[in-house]
Amino acid sequence: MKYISTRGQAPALDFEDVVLTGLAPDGGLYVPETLPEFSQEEIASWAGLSYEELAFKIMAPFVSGAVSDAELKQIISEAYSSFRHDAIAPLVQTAHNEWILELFQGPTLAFKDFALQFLGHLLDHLLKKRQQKVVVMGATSGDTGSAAIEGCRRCDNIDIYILHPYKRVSDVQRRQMTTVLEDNVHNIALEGNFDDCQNMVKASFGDQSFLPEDRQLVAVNSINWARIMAQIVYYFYAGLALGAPARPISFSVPTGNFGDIFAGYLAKRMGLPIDQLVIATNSNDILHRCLSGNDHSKQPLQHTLSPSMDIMVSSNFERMLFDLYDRDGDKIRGLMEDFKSGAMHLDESALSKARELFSSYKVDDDVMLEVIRDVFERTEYLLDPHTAIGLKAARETRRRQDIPMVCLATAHPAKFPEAVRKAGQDTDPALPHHMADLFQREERYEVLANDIGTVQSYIAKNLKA
Ligand SMILES: Cc1ncc(COP(=O)(O)O)c(C=O)c1O
Ligand SMILES: N[C@@H](CCOP(=O)(O)O)C(=O)O
Repeated sequence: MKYISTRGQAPALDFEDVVLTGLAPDGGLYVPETLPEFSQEEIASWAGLSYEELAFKIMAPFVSGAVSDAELKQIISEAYSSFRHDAIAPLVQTAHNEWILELFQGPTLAFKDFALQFLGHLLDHLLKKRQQKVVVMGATSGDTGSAAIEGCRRCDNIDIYILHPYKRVSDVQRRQMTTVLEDNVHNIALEGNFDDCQNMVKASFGDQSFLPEDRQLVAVNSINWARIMAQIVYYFYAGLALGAPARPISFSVPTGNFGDIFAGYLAKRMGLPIDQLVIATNSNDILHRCLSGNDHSKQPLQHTLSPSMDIMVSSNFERMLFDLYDRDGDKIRGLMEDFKSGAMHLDESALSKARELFSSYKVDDDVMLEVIRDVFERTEYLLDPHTAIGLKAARETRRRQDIPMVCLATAHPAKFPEAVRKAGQDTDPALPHHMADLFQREERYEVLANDIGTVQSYIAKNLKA
């Protein structure tokens, strides 16, 4: 399997090299040259497989021999051994034909663990084999950071640097990152917002001259293809549990960087009969504006009670555009140039294809709080703010009541006590046992100016691995 850039001007890479990089040299994102497709019979034969067994079936064609089958199985088994629920991704019913897919049973309580536990073990395996040291650089609006740190903290060949927006993540999210004191783990609180963090990471991939010659950057954000690949699995897992492929399934996905829902779109192309894919946004609604009114323009970033989705520049939308424009890299380069100056407009054909594939809906803080309150009153199930946005969007856009609607629960409510209290809870949701002393742990992080030179010299100076 080869991987090509969405901007059409970078050499194709194999799986191992695509995992050990981030952005393509032409600024694009890597995607598989062709997608594996599974027949309905094959998908039906997977009913009853464990999460780990299914993960192997789905990921093996992408890995295409870069690690042996036995090694891949071992990496998968290690990745999901840290989850707190035997089902790995359990389903909970909230209403008739409406389900919550709990993706927060991993060590850092967000869906990011699905891909980042896997990626951490995969990187460890590849780097040991190659006897190579790398620098991991990532941007986080709160959840990717801790999941990436948890995935990489024990890898001797990795120095990991995570940039989070200073004072813009919840206290739980910050402490999940900054209380990890291994000396290869470095937390930077950037005086800027998430988009600034993400821009800095992307720009650093373009010019890595700040690193010693024997080091290269590796991404842990969803620009890394392995992230997306691992996230495809839970769409199949939920689908099979609810009767696919004999029965179609719909999904609602709280969306920011478009990685999670892009994985859902790929699951559909690979053969899972998905009826609706709902893009649920908070007030940072660029994707909803694009779908509903062809307005893909940058607006000032708003700080909401669902901070992990406070994202304006949605990286993986570029991967989607690549398909909407029949994989024409020249077109994508043009669109991304337009967007750099403030806005891009999709042509009619691309827009109508996007509207066939996705529904979209925006939920502001007040409505989100009302949803948490209402669902708790009816069912005693406590949603996190991101999940509540997904549930509301599902209810507002749903076309068919007879098709199961699965709402992705992307985080545990204990990560967002402020929102939960505002929704009427008088006690904070309890952190799981392994995090019970989080607020007593020592913290370590560096506050840095929103300046790429400052950040890059901090990275170069502090390499440990
Ligand atoms: C809790 C939570 N929900 C939803 C999202 C949005 O997911 P994506 O960026 O893949 O669209 C994120 C961050 O990415 C998140 O941390
Ligand atoms: N919401 C994310 C933002 C980064 O997204 P990613 O999926 O590209 O890593 C976060 O919590 O950090």
